[in-house]
Amino acid sequence: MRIQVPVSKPSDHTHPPLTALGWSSFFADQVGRDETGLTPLRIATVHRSRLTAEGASGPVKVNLPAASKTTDFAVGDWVLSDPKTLMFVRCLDRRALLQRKTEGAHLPQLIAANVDTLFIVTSCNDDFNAARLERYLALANEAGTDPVIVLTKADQADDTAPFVDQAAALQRGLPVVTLNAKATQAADTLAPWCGPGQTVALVGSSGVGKSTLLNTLANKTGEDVQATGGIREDDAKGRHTTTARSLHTTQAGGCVIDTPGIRTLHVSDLAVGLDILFAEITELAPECKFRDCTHAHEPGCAVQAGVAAGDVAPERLERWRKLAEENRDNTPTTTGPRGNKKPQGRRKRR
Ligand SMILES: Nc1nc2c(ncn2[C@@H]2O[C@H](COP(=O)(O)OP(=O)(O)OP(=O)(O)O)[C@@H](O)[C@H]2O)c(=O)[nH]1
Ligand SMILES: [Zn+2]
Repeated sequence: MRIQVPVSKPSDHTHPPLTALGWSSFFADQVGRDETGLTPLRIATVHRSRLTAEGASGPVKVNLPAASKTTDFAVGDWVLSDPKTLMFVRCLDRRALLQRKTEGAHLPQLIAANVDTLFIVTSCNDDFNAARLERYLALANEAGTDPVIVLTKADQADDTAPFVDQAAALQRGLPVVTLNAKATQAADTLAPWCGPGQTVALVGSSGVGKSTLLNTLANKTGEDVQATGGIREDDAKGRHTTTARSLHTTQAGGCVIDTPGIRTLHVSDLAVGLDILFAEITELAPECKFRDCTHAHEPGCAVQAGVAAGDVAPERLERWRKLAEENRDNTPTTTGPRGNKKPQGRRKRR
């Protein structure tokens, strides 16, 4: 969508109230007594040299001091600004932050902030990949955002049940829905997470229907519509039509953030993210004989015993191992309370 950026702020009362943009006591409580005259704005798009935001008076361009970098901001951030000049004053603390490290980059890329629910979108076709979905789940868990698996293109599948079963097995208590992103009923299916003041974000590969869903949720038509692209018939891969993140208000009185398709999601700096994702392994690990058990070949391994007993799926253990190793390799030793150094010798628990 092209966000219209008026030079002066219109005082059109058809614009959504701040609460529909996700404003809550969590943010209001951060506003100091000397800051009550400032204007709260929610960041809608982040460009290289430009930020746009939604506020009580509609969409605006945020003015940044020369020293500020737009890369410090995430779509979904709440900022305080000068009411006259719309000059940025400060960013409010985030309730949740989705972020990822990209290859070669020093600092993480900020995907979206203050997101209540992460819609992890995949399709009932060859796009479905358990290992990739687990990466997104780890990201959501770590950020403190509730994940939901959204299976699109249900209208094109003979049987959606195998997709639903596989998705539900990825994490305990994980909600899974199937829908046709192009149908208006999709908004009803997703309504439990899209109520007034709620913020959802859409992630997934290119071509799974994120922009289509956004258009359905925000009921976008004509000029406003988010561009969607076809997919290649042979491998269901999309064409990376969406190139930037953006925040939009929904019909139901909340917000939705669209993100470009991610080619490869590498993991790093995960702690609880993996523990929640692989709860069946996390729960057994304290019973292992060695505290730093890799659950591969050690004697007295409770996780291997779990595999033998049929309580842990061997392919889950294998994927846990891969993700845990990647996470260790990508996480600097200085992060985290105990650092990330590989232990020198084997420490016995008892
Ligand atoms: N039949 C059917 N087609 C769908 C569905 N969801 C998406 N499509 C089609 O799939 C194609 C890709 O959809 P997009 O919404 O552009 O996918 P995207 O995830 O936004 O892709 P990027 O912008 O590249 O990240 C479009 O032609 C959509 O019309 C669905 O549930 N059913
Ligand atoms: Zn073990």
